[in-house]
Amino acid sequence: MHGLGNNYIYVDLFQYQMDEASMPKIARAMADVHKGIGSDGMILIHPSTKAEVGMRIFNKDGSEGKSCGNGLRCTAKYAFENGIVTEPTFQIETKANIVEAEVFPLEGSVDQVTINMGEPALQRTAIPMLGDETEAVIREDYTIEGQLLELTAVSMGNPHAVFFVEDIQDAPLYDLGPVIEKDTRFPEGINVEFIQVVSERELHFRVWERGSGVTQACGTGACAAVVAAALNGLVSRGKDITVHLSGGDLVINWDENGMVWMSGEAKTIATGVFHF
Ligand SMILES: N[C@@H](CCC[C@H](N)C(=O)O)C(=O)O
Repeated sequence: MHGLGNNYIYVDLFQYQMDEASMPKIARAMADVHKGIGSDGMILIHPSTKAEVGMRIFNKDGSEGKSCGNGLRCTAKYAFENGIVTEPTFQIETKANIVEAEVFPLEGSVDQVTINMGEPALQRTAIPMLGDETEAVIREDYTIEGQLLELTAVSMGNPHAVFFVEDIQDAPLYDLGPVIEKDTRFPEGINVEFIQVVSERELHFRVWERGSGVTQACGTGACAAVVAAALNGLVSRGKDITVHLSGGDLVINWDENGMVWMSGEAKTIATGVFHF
């Protein structure tokens, strides 16, 4: 399935089993475009004792992430269409938190999903990012490869480094993305987003994802971008903000109660058997 071109191979662990030790290897094999299927990684949809459904995400390099916005919308679609849940609102457990999903079925099939992603974490230690201060990292001077940038850091259950640029076309995605991802100031690595503010209600977005590189979209990244833009006074809380990603649009709203809402598409590409 994919959400705005952020594509994962989903494995239904309500039906099948996969041993823990093989998960990173299988994720890498599936993601391989030449000898596998080709994807941004693998997502496991599994039974949970805390929610109706559980979700785990493995990046292209086999590393495990704690959350995935596009993956959550696709997991919600799959769970509803396959009878794992029967109500249109339900909870999904991730390694980061438990989120609320709402699907909008049309004759049994789901194209649009809204997720309440919960509250962002802003403290430096929650990102995590090294440094003495415990406060939020908002427009902090950040030097990398001799370039001085301004960093806003947001955790949406997974870590995001957000940088505002004048023109999204000139964002140093391929030059700085991989270097920032592995910067030792981020002990768990980081997802890197470049954002151009179009207006108070619209952002352009490009991402270098931890463990996967450039992808067409990142749901948690789009949430982090809107939170970062609000923290910098560039957009308002409680308003729908349209984020234009390479693969399409998401609507994100950081509400007055602190919750981040994400709405967008979820699509099936194919179903089948993977030979490993
Ligand atoms: N594409 C995702 C995020 C996937 C995990 C991320 N690369 C990480 O390691 O934190 C999304 O849609 O949020």
